[in-house]
Amino acid sequence: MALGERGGWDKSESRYCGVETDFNDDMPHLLSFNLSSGGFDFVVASLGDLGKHSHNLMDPNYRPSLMEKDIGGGSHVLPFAGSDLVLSPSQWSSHVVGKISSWIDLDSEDEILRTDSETTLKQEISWASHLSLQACLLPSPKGASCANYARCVNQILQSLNNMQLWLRIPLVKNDDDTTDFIPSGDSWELWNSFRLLCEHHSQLSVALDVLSSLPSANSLGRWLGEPVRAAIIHTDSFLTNARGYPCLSRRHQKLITGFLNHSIQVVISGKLNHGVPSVSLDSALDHTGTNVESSQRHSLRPYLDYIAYLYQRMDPLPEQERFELSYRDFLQSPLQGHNPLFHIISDEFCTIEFSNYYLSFQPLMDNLEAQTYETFEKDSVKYIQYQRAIGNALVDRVPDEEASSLTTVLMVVGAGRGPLVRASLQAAEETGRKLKIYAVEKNPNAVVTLHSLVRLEGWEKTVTIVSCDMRCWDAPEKADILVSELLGSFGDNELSPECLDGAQRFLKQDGISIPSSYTSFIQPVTASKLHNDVIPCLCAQVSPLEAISFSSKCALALQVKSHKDVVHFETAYVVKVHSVARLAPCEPVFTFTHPNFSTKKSNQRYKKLRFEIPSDTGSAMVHGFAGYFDAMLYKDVHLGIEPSTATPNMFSCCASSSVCFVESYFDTGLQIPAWFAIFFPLRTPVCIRPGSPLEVHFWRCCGSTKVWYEWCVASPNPSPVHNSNGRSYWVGL
Ligand SMILES: C[S@@+](CC[C@H](N)C(=O)[O-])C[C@H]1O[C@@H](n2cnc3c(N)ncnc32)[C@H](O)[C@@H]1O
Repeated sequence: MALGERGGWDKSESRYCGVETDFNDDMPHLLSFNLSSGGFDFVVASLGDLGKHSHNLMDPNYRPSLMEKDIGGGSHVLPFAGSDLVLSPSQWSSHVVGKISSWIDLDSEDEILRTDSETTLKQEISWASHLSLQACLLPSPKGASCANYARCVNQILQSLNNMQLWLRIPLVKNDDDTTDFIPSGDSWELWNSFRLLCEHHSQLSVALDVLSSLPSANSLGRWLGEPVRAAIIHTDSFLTNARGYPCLSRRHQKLITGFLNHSIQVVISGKLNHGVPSVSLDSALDHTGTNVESSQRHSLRPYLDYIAYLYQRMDPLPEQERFELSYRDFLQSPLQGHNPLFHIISDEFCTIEFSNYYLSFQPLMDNLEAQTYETFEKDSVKYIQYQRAIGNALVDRVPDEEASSLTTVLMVVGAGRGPLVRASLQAAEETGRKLKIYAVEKNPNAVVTLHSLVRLEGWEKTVTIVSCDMRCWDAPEKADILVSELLGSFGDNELSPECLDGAQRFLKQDGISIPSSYTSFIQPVTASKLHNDVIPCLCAQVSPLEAISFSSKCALALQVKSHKDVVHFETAYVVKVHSVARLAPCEPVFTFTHPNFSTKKSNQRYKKLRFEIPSDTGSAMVHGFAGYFDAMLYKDVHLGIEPSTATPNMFSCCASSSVCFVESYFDTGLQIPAWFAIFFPLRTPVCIRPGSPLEVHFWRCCGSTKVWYEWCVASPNPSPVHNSNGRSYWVGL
C-alpha cells in the first residue's frame, strides 16, 4: 500500500517503501511475508545470494569457473533450479527489485574473480530482464577504480530493456577520512566516475545507502539533481524514542522527507535493532504455510510505520503546487515547426512519463489560443500587482486637486482579452482618477473577445480597441502611461524590448512605462533528469500495477529515437524545475529599461558571469542553467520568479486536477505556463569543484528577423558556444 494511503490518508502522489531481504529460497513466501504481513510494497531480493535449493534464482556458491570444471567446461547452462513461474509477471515486475550478487568484483586483481564476476553480472541481469523486473540493484564498486565494472555495465545498458540499474552508493562525504574505497572521502566522486564511464546513460541511476552520520546540507543537496531512485535506510541509522520505537534524527528526517518530496522510494535494510514486538519470517512461515497471517508483525514493520508517519506528517502541497505537479521537470520545447511525437517511458515503480509534442511557440509571430489566455487570466496575483503599479503611477501623475479634471491617456499594448484593461479601470476607480484607454492587440481573435468584453461591461466611452501590431500603429495621440505584459520566463525572451521600442513612439517624453525595467537571472544546476529528457515529457504518477498495463506502449516508445542532438541541446526550455540541485545563488544577466529614448540604444547584450559553489558542497555536475526574471512594474511594485525575491502565489498554470489536465493537454495542445523557469542545457555537462569558479558567458543577439541567445562555459573546461547564429533556437521578430 502506498505510504500516503496508510491510515486512511490519501496523498495525491504515491510513494512506496521496500525492504531489502535476506536470502530465502522460497520467493512466493518471501513476497507474501514482506508484502502481506510486513506491509512493504516491494522487496529488494538477491538474485545471487540464494541457497543451494533455490527454486527460482541462483545458487550463491555458484561460480562460473567452478561450474565449468565440474561439468567439463563449455556448458552455458544457467544455474537456475526453478522457474519464472513461481510468481506472476505482474508480481515480478511490480514487487521485486533484483539484487545482484554482492561478491562480484569486476576490478579485482584476481583474474578468475574478475571474469567470474563479469559472467555472473551478465547472467543475473539477463535473468532479471527475462523476469521483466523494473530495476536491479548493483553492488557498490569495491574500490575507487571501477572502469571494468562500468565497462560491463555500459555494455549491458546498450541492449537493456526498460529495466533501470540502481548503482548502490553509500551516502558519505568525509574530507578528513579518505579510504581506499573512496580516496576523496566523497562517494559522489565514485558515482560521477561511474556515470561518466557510462556516458550519463538514462537507465543508470543511484540507490543511496543512508548511514547513521550524514554529510553537510550543501553536499546532500547535490543529490537532488542526480538520478537517485532509492534511499536505503539502515536500521542502525534509526534512534530509539522514549517508548522504545525507532525514530530518526532531525537531519535524517529532513533528508528522508526531501527524498519523498522528490519521488525517491525508501528501502529499509538490516535487522531489528529496537526492542519492539516482532515476528521472524521463519516463524511466520512455520505457522501459516503459504498464507502468512497479516496480524503477525514483521520485524521491520516499526521502521516502515515510522517512514509512513514521516510521509503523512509532511505538509500537504499547496493548491497551486498540486496543480503544477504534472509539470514538474517537464520540458516544454519552444521549437519551431510542428512535429508531433508520442513517447512513453516506464520509469521504475510509479512514474510513467508521457512525452508529448513539439509545438511551435513563437510569441510574436504566432497568435495565442483561447486556452492560453485563460491560463494567463487565472493568475490573479499578476493583475493585483499591475493594478497596484498602475494606481501608484496614476496618483504620481495626477495630483488630488486635478483628479476630476485631468484625464490620463493609458495604452495597454498587447491587451489580449482585456485583463490589464480591467486592472487599469479598477486602479482608476480606486484612486479616483479619470482614464482614457487604448487597448492595442495584434491577435485578431483576441480582439473579437475584447470587443465583446467592452460591450458587456459598458466601457465604450472609455476604451478604444485597436487591432494592430504596436510596432506599426499610428497612434492619434500620445500616452501618459504605457502598460504591457510581454514577458517570458527569462524576461526579454518574448521580445518585450523590441515591441516596446516600437510602442514608445507614442509615449510622452515624460510618460511612464509599466513595467519600467526587467532583469534576467541564471544559476548553475545539477539536473540529470532535464538533461536526459531532451524531448518534452509530462510525468503522471500511477500505481505499480497501472505501470504494467502501459508496458506495450513502453515498448513502442523505445522505438522513438531520443533527440539528443545539437538542436535540442541548443534550445531553452520552459520548465517547472523540481528535481534539480541549485548549486550557487542566481546572478543577474540582462536588464532592459523602458522607456529608453537614447539614440544609441541596442537590444544586444553580453554578460560574463562567475559562480562559486560553497566549499562544503564537494564537486558537482552542471547540466545547464535555470533562468528566471524579475520585473519592476512601477517604483517598488515588482513581479518575478527569481527564487530569492519571487512574487508569492503567482499562478503558473491552470487545471482542476492533474489528471484532467493530462487529458486536456493531449486534446488541445500545449499551454506554456507563463511563469515557470527556463532551462538552458549544456551539450556536455561540466564538473565543477569548490575553489575553482565556473565562468559562463551569455549573449543576446539580434538580427533583422530574429533574436536568439548564445551561451558557453569558459572555465573550468571550455564548452562549445551553444546556438551559434541562432541555428537551433530563435524567436522571430
Ligand atoms: C503575454 S500576453 C498578455 C495578454 C494580456 N495582457 C494578459 O495579461 O492576459 C501578450 C499579448 O500581447 C500581444 N502582442 C505581442 N506582441 C504584440 C505586438 N507587437 N503588438 C500588439 N500585440 C502584441 C499578444 O498577441 C498577446 O495577446
